[in-house]
Amino acid sequence: MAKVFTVPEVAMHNKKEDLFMIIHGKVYDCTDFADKHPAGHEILLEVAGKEASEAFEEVGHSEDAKAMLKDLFVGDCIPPVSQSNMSLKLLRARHAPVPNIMMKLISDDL
Ligand code: HEM
Repeated sequence: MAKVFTVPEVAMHNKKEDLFMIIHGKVYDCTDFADKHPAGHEILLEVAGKEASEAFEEVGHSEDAKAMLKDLFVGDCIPPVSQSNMSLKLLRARHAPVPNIMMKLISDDL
């Protein structure tokens, strides 16, 4: 199963020597790729540790660029706390047990 990251966890990887980003809910480790990025590593640093879907799409990256993502994938990102709390309310409304991952999110938020 893919590793699951929270947004604050990804945010810690915000340096050239430790560079993650989130694109469409997936987390990519671009540390080694940064120096190979055709437009340079500086531009990747701007979105290091952050949500980068819009930046990635705006460039109009080629299919080759999109295919490269597969090798950089390290896990899935669960939504920011506000959205998760909404999901939690929905779960409670259905009397479903709260999954452990949600409990972790809530305790992280305290
Ligand atoms: C892991 C994610 C990324 C991969 C694998 C990737 C890959 C590539 C590749 C292969 C190219 C060459 C052109 C192409 O094939 O489309 C490229 C160009 C470029 N990328 Fe990325 N890229 C990534 C993320 C980003 C992000 C987040 C930004 C912006 C913040 C960005 C900005 C650019 C720019 C400005 C170019 C030059 C476009 C041009 O010359 O027309 N890239 N990238």
